[in-house]
Amino acid sequence: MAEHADAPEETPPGAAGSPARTPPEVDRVAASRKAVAARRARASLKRDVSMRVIEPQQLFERALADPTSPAGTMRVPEFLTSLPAIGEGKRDRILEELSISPVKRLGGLGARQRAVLRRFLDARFPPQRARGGRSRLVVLAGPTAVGKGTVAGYIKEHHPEILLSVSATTRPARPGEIDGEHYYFVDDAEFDRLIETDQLLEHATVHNKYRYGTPRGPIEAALQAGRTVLLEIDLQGARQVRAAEPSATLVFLLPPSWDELVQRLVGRGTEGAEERARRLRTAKRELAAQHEFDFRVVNEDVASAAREVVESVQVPSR
Ligand SMILES: Nc1ncnc2c1ncn2[C@@H]1O[C@H](COP(=O)(O)OP(=O)(O)OP(=O)(O)O)[C@@H](O)[C@H]1O
Ligand SMILES: Nc1nc2c(ncn2[C@@H]2O[C@H](COP(=O)(O)O)[C@@H](O)[C@H]2O)c(=O)[nH]1
Repeated sequence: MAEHADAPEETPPGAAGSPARTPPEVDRVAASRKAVAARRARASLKRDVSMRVIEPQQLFERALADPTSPAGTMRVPEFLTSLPAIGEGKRDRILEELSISPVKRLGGLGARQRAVLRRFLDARFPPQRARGGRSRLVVLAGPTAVGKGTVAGYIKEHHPEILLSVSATTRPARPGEIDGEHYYFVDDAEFDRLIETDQLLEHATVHNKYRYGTPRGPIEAALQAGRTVLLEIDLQGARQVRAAEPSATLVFLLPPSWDELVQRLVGRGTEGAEERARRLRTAKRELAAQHEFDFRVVNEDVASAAREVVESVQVPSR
């Protein structure tokens, strides 16, 4: 039989239709809890792929590595509809083109099916390539609360040779923030003056609220002195820097999962519910633009993420 003409998945022992024993109540409760946990884990993974926190290829490789994992037990149609821009109609056409039955789970695909699905994913979501000839001007961007400030702070502490740019902003200082160290806190008139006198390399209104900008002078001086310069800015700023300085190295910081991102934002406790919702809407748009960057770094652990960011300037183009 051709591989795509999959038989329905085997009925597990003891399932409806088989003459096996009825499990005791305690087993059934445990089994039902396990099933709920597995469904939740799969839903969370699908959210990560649809929010582009993880690449479809990563989920697929996890499924192949462990067919009993949440990724491995995900049905292929569920996986496909979690991918950006694939609805139910497109999903069915893809399944037919790839000759994969809708009852199949990712972890249970045969060799031919794995190969065609991998080819499909690589064509639709091409692996990222860093551009050549990149400079020591490093832009670190990423969604709200992913840990850009934390990673940048770690780099500042452990790599005094790197200049961490201090931005100007019209946002009021948070408790503990120091003028000139965390930001230059300025009013709208002063921010306008900085723009008019061409003192900002880039500037943007972030989360539709306050204005932020990167002072040009200290960066030019540090680059001329041969130092690496790190800008921790938003997506609009990253695009402006790339337009002004095409050789800049662009690094996108990712959370380990969407749920973790939300937890970090809530856990930081610096924004109310309305502002958090606003920031998460921006986060979704920013995550969708990560392919514009040279590198993607997952901030699971601050020290490792910081190391990857620092090393990005040394990584040769692929
Ligand atoms: N690797 C990590 N593991 C766990 N928590 C982290 C990690 N990195 C940062 N955090 C925490 O996540 C929260 C958000 O971090 P941070 O303020 O640095 O984010 P950000 O990307 O600069 O946010 P924003 O863009 O909104 O200013 C903080 O409470 C920080 O302590
Ligand atoms: N375009 C720019 N974005 C900047 C700059 N400095 C910081 N930022 C970004 O703003 C948000 C919000 O920061 P917060 O301190 O209010 O939480 C965050 O994404 C920063 O990366 C800048 O100079 N230009």
